[in-house]
Amino acid sequence: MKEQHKPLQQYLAEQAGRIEDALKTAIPANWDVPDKLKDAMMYSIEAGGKRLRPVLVLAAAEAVKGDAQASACALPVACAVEMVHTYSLVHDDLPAMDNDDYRRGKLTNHKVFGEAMAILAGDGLLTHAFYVAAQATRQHGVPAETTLAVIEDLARLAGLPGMVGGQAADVLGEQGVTSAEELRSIHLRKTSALISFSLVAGGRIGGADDRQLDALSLFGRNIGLAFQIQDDILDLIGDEQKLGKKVQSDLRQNKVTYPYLLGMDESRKEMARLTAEAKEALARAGLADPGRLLEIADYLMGRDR
Ligand SMILES: CC(C)=CCC/C(C)=C/COP(=O)(O)OP(=O)(O)O
Ligand SMILES: C=C(C)CCOP(=O)(O)OP(=O)(O)O
Repeated sequence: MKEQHKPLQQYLAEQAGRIEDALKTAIPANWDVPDKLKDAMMYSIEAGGKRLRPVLVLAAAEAVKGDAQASACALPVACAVEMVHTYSLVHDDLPAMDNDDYRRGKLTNHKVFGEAMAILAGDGLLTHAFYVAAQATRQHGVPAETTLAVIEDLARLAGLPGMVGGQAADVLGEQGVTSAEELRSIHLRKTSALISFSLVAGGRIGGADDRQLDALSLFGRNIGLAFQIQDDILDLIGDEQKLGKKVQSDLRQNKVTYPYLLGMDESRKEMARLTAEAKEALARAGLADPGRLLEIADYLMGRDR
């Protein structure tokens, strides 16, 4: 039976398992690092989460090649994006930002390790991610040119015109956002950029051409926006146990969200529209096997955590 034909839940669980195994050994054991810092970093990494972004790296590499084995050399980059994402959550939860107490079903990093160590754990995850990404070439034979392009994309899309810039716009805008256009611009940077990165990085490692990379990027932008709208909806009506974080956090902070601006029905319609547009772009890209990515797009729309 071809790998692609496994049920989606089994596929997601197996990919998450591969990523989690690799993350366990991401910090070289012979480095002189304070135990407390390592513990704080690994606490948030091992707390779980859906591992969406790293799974997208692996799934995109497989989709381009049409081969389930194609993702082995993408594993370092998958780990790197999960480290960047986890740092962003650790910092997002800090008292100076969202001031949240629970994340991934556990107390937030600063609640357990204190604010100074949580900030440093985030810093450690972010910087170490680039070391880990470089291992795609060092240990897995990915051409240096490809890894360079991936690292450049990561610095850009997790950085100033991407996630960091988007988070800054979010913090600065907070109650002042009045249009869906403004909100879309924030979400594109804060959330979509890293999701789009994941797909393009997997595509690059799988050997995608420019047209396919553009399609993967557009697919990522749109499912990223849909993902953030669903996150905002779940913040209003989701189940705390399943989500592993407190609901109504946006309301407590008076955050302007899609459901707040457009209402629940319009938000759901927008999600469906974005997902359909994403799938169309991908289906036209001539990937060897886009099926799994198309399936993930549908799954994300119906997710409850
Ligand atoms: C540079 C930094 C710190 C970036 C954070 C980016 C980010 C997507 C945070 C979570 O968003 P959210 O607050 O909408 O989600 P949640 O509901 O999970 O807190
Ligand atoms: C961008 C958003 C909405 C922050 C949470 O991301 P995830 O919902 O992917 O968080 P984890 O599963 O990784 O914990």
